[in-house]
Amino acid sequence: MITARGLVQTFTTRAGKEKKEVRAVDGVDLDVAEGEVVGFLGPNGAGKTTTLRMLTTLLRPTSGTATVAGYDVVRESQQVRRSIGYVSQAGGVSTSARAGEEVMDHGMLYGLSRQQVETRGRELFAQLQLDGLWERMPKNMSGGQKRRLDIVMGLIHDPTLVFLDEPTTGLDPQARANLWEHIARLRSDRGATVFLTTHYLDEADALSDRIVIIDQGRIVASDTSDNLKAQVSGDLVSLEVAPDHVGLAAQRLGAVADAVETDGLKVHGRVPRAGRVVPTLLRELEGAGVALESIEVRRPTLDDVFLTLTGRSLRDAETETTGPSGNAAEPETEGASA
Ligand SMILES: Nc1ncnc2c1ncn2[C@@H]1O[C@H](COP(=O)(O)OP(=O)(O)OP(=O)(O)O)[C@@H](O)[C@H]1O
Repeated sequence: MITARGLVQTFTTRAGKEKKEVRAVDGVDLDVAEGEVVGFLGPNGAGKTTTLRMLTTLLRPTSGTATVAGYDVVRESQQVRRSIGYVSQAGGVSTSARAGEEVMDHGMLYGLSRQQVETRGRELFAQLQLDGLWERMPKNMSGGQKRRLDIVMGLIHDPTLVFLDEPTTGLDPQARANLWEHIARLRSDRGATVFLTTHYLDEADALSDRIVIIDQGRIVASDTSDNLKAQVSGDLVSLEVAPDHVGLAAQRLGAVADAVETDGLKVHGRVPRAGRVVPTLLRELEGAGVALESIEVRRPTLDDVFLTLTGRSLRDAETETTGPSGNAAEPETEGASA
């Protein structure tokens, strides 16, 4: 459904008088099969949206090639656009018209008749729990309702391939969980292929058959969540001990664990299989007279995967990219649009 080879996108940015070239996407290869749900995960500024904009024909690649739904993104951009649904990060809904009118206009742009759009639009409103909101102005909807309306717009022409750019950013936990259900149903009920970007680890984990991780414009991993986690060396064991016992606890943990670190009264280390190691460790600690306040065992997370692959945690990577103010470099040029 999606194939990309060596996709590159460079932008020119200006900081004061100085011009700087940003290689936002730096040689991306991708293969997404029909019916797959792929989570495209990476910190802020990693190149997720830029990749998505190239795949959806909104941005012409600086170099490299891509086919989407069997069509070349540069030479056959119209066919690509007709074959896909795209829900952008900002959402495509204007605030001045009623929700139903927006949907009608949008569907008719795809060449559907008024009757076809209305039937399909109302069906999607019911499926996405927007019943009764056809006449409502989007500005008077909740964040979750607005985001679901964006998704209606992306699905109005019944695409079999759907691109979602950070579908749940800014939503409260309940609205996120609700949207996750709808996204999961795109595949289970409609057999759609879904390519979604996110910087939420739990979202990538919950929704995706396969996770592709991008960092600084390059793909650093692509596999199922379980396989990625299996690459991380072991479960994290964290001990909290009385003030005088930190050194002793670190020594005992060090006998069975790798990468032992202390942090205040806490001692952390990685063990291959916590279930096997922890009972013995507890006996050892007791035997050594260590006053244990708490013990916590955590299975590897996708953040551990990112850390293992890049040497940085996702959160640190985000701070690096966006700086303390949270603003990325001021964009100047847009690259040539297709
Ligand atoms: N139009 C533009 N002009 C200049 N630089 C840009 C432009 N668009 C993106 N960039 C830069 O390219 C890099 C990748 O940005 P992109 O938006 O693709 O990242 P992202 O992974 O989608 O991030 P986020 O999670 O914050 O949306 C960043 O350094 C960004 O500042």
